[in-house]
This record gives sequence, C-alpha cells and structure tokens, in this order.
Amino acid sequence: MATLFLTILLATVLFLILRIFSHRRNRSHNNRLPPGPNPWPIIGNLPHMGTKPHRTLSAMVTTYGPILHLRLGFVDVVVAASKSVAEQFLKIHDANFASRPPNSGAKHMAYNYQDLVFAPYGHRWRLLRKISSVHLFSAKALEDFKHVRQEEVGTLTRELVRVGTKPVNLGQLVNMCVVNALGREMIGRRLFGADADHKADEFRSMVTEMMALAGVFNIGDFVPSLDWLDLQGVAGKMKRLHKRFDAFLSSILKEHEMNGQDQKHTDMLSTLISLKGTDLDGDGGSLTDTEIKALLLNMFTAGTDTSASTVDWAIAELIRHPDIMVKAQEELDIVVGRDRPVNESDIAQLPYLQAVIKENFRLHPPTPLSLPHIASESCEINGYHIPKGSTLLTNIWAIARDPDQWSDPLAFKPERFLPGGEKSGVDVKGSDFELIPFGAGRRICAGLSLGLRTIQFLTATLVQGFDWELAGGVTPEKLNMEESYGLTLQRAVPLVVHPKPRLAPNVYGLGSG
Ligand code: HEM
Repeated sequence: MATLFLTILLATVLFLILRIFSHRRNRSHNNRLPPGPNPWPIIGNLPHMGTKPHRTLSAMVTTYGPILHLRLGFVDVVVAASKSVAEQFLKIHDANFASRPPNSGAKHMAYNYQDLVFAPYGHRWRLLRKISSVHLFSAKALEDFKHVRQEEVGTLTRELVRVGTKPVNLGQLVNMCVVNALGREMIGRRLFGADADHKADEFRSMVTEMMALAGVFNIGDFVPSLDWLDLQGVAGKMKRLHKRFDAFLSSILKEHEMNGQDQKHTDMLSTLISLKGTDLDGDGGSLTDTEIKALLLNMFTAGTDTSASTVDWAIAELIRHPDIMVKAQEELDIVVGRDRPVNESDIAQLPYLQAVIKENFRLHPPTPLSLPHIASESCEINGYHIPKGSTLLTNIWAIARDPDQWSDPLAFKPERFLPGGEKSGVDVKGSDFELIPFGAGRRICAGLSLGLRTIQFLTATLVQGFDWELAGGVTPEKLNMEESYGLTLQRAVPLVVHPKPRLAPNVYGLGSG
C-alpha cells in the first residue's frame, strides 16, 4: 500500500515538473519570456526571493538583465529593473498595466476592491482618483490644512527640546507626528498624545495590525487552489480585523454626519460627506459610504509609514555626512534665519534641502518594489512576451542604484541634483524614470503632493532646529544603515539620538525660562 502511494506521489511530482518545464520551453519557442531563474514545482521561485526581495531581485539583474520573469507559486511575475524598462511598462504600456493583481488584503480588508489603491482600472477608480486629486490633495486643500501640519511639527520640536539629555527614538516620534497630522486632516482627531481619545487608541492599534497582516506572504495569493484552506489563518484574521475597522469607520462617519454643518470642511471626511449624493462625473456617479470608509483606510495606511520612515532615513544620512548637514543648515540660516521656524512656503527657496530629499528618496525609497500592477492583456516588451495576468513589480530601489544611470551610485551626493550636476533637473514626480519613489503613470501615488510637502517640511524643521548626536557613543561612521523589509522599508535598527537645540526657546514656542 505504502509503495503504491509512493509511486503515485512520485509520478504526480514528475508530471508537475515536466509540465512546468515544458510550459516554459513551449512558450520560449513562440513567445519568449524574459529570462529568470528556473522555478521549482508548485512553489515556483518563491524560495529565491529571500528576506529582502528588492535586493535579491536587484542582484539577479547581473545574471538575467533588467527585465526578469519569475513564477511565484502559479503566478507569472515580471520585474522591471532599469529606467528604460520601467518606462516601457509605466509609460508606453501604462494603460495595459493600470490594474492591480488580486490579493487577499484587498478582498478582505479594503472593502473587496472598492477602495482607491486596489480598485480595478476603470470608471470607479477614475472617480475616486478625481475626488482625491480635486478635493483632498489639490493645492487649495493642502493650503487649508497647512496650519495643522505646522502645529503638529511644532509639537514635535517642543518635545525634542524638552527631552534634554535623554536619548530619543527619532523614527517613533516622527511617526507619531505624521499620524497625528494626518488624523487631524482626515478625521479631525489626533491619534497619539494627551488629547487622543480611546477611539483614537483603537484606530491606531488596528492600523498597526493591518500593516502587519498586509505584509504577510499569503500562500493563497500565489497558489489560488489552496486559497480556501487559509493555511496560515491570514484571511481569517483579515476578516476579523475588517469587522472591527468597519465598525470604527462607520461610527466616525455617523458622528460626522450628525454634527452636520458644524464640521463642514474642517477635515477631509467632512469634505467627502459633503460630496455624497452629488453627481460627480456628470453621469450620476456619486460617492457611497463604503467608498468613503475605504478611502479613509487607504490614506491612513498608504500615507503614514511611508512619509515617517523617509524622514528617519534622511536624518540618519545627514548625521553620517556632517558636511552635508552643515550645508543644509547654512542654507536654512541664510534663507529663513534663526529667529523663526521654517515653514512650508520656504521650501521653494531651499534648493539644497530639496536635493538632499531627492538623494534620500534615491537610496531609501519607502516602497522599494512599488505596488504591484497586472497585465490586462498579453503584450510584448523589449522583444519578450508578457503573458496576460502577469504581475508587474517595479524595482524602484534597483533602478535608483543602477550604475548605468548614476555615478558612484552608493554614495550620498545631493550635489548631483543641483545645476551642473549629472542629474540636475531630475525630479521624483514620475517623469524621470531613473527616480520614481512615488511610482509613475496612471497609478502614481495619489498622495504625492502631501507626502512630499510633509517630508520636506519635517526634514527642514529638524535640520534647522537641531544638531544631532548619536546616542550610546555610536560614531557617524559606525551608524547601522541596514534595512528591514516589510510593507515599507524601515530602518532595521532605530535611530536613537540626542537632539541639541540650535534656536532660542521662543522660536520653538517655549518660554525662555
Ligand atoms: C513618502 C511618501 C510616499 C511614497 C514614497 C509613496 C509611494 C507610493 C507608491 C510607490 C505607490 C504605488 C504607485 C504605483 O502603483 O505605480 C503609491 C500609491 C498610492 N499612495 Fe503613496 N506614497 C507616499 C505617501 C502617500 C500619502 C501621504 C498618501 C495619502 C495620504 C498616499 C496615498 C496613496 C494612494 C491612495 C495610492 C494608490 C493610488 C492608485 O492606485 O491609484 N501615499 N504610493
């Protein structure tokens, strides 16, 4: 009996191996796939991905070139790892790659794709995108909430002054600041600190859990026939979390609706509520309660860790490069002076600071593999066949370190973006494909303008307001710069520092006593 079972098992495995290889070979006669490592039966190339997939995939470029094919479970995956290949996918073939692949997070947590991040490319996505660009992130909307960001950044600097000689975990404090600012902008509430209520507490813990769950590799996403088994229990946890999240968002929505006129346009949620029942596209399309809740969810998850971790990396790089820190401080002293804190409107007059931010985005893009896209139809790119249904990963991280594009690619050199530099005029806004931390094309980050403003303003404030010393006697040369891969690329070791105020107490809004 045991022998029979073993024979059947062996035959099945052999059959699967032959199928996968013959599948690959057949396609290579007629439709040549991009090169890539040979997949294992069933699990494909999953074991090749390692713990830091952006680095593993980047290393594969040397062997296979800048366009790569992998099989993750049963899913075809293509990876774009050079400026010109990214441009092919996200500019020339952008419309074909404008949807996202199916995944359990979108299904169970993001209102079954009714949100903006995962909505299939089409009418509803266009509507949500328009709402976000016109009503949430327009220049006017950003100006309306400027005072909120200014107040929250002010609170952060006062806290940094008050710590005295105690070391601080900078990433944690910056994260609190970003979450509080976004909380006030979106739902009119701070989420950390003295005046945060118990609802805020609950919201915060749910966001943390959601980020953790979204970061888990769920086998069912790659081997769909196993999805129903929910082998890791991920789908179950997602469904339970979604119920809690939905109850919370529904109660906030109801509360806002009851407050009616009082809250009109004092936060983004009020603006969204005011759009309910309005014909938004001239075709009767309006906003539903579910879409409003899904949008809130998106903004919070997509907009907090990304911005906060970028600032954390920027200060770490400046500490490692004291000459660059001094230049950035000198620029601030000349343009802003030391008698008032820098504000968002000063940023346009701070080209060196802007170059520092670009260089930091180049070496530390918060989402190194961007968000996945899917090929709606088969197409041909660089002479290779890209099958319908393939997942596209854009290796933003590898492209920004490509030695064909960047001289001395691992060095932190903001000067390269200044007039006369090799990349003078290159920006992060999606038209220069060698530097696309926010992605590019139709699905480019919807919160780019807010994210960029927040990061520039926060970094400028921390540079103007403080000199920075590493805690525990760590020297700048020895500062650990390892990455921990997750939903966003965080520092593996927190940046623990002593902030030394550079300005008079009254400039931080503190009494001089
Ligand atoms: C450092 C800051 C940020 C970075 C680097 C960043 C990066 C990205 C990237 C790479 C994508 C995927 C683009 C693609 O699929 O091609 C994305 C999408 C998105 N981001 Fe951001 N993001 C940041 C901040 C924000 C903020 C502050 C918000 C909102 C509050 C936001 C909201 C979104 C949304 C809604 C999408 C989905 C857009 C769509 O699918 O149409 N992001 N972001």
